Amino acid sequence: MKTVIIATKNSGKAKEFIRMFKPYGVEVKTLLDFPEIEDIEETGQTFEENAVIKAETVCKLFNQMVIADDSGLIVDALDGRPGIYSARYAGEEKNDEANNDKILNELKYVKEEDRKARFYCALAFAMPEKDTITVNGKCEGSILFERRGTNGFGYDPLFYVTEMKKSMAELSPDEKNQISHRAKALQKLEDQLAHLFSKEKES
Ligand SMILES: O=c1[nH]c(=O)c2ncn([C@@H]3O[C@H](COP(=O)(O)OP(=O)(O)OP(=O)(O)O)[C@@H](O)[C@H]3O)c2[nH]1
Ligand SMILES: [Mg+2]
Repeated sequence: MKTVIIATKNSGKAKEFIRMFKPYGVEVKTLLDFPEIEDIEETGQTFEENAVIKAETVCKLFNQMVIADDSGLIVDALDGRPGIYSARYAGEEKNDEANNDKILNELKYVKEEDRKARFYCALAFAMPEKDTITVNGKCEGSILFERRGTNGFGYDPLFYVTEMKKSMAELSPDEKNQISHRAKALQKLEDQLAHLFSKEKES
């Protein structure tokens, strides 16, 4: 069975990737399986740059194929913030509750029609001796006035998914994996790498 390493320490992302890869018959490992690996500094200016930094760093360490995800929430009324700083928006400790409180506070006086937002995900696929591939996916929605739902992670309880008429945290894991920014990006990767990841080729 092929193994792919997902270069993430985020347990929410890790769970989603493990579930999304089930039909492919690919073994998924994440950096949560390798706690000795130190945090990789995200010094890029874009989601794509950060995804490439994470994927290529881990690919060099393991000498095998690696996918990295750099993602975040883009809020129009906040000029695109928190963007690439989504994980640490309320401080270095990466606290989801504090991040959500900060967004709610900043949008306190912003009307419903002006609360448009989207999740963005860049995936980088790195392989030894090959050029790294990047793809992206988006999910459109708006920021609620209070938390709704308990599934998912991060900003999911505050993110109303236009297409589903529910908050991201009210979706089941399978529903989120049909429509999320991450799922859309992974679908594009699958389209480009059909020879490596194909649902027919389970083994
Ligand atoms: O509600 C959410 N649903 C999502 O589906 C989602 N995807 C991303 N995010 C937010 O964006 C940050 C990523 O930052 P990020 O890509 O640097 O990841 P991270 O630092 O958490 O882990 P790593 O993968 O770098 O190890 C995360 O922490 C979250 O705050 C999401 N929030
Ligand atoms: Mg990060």
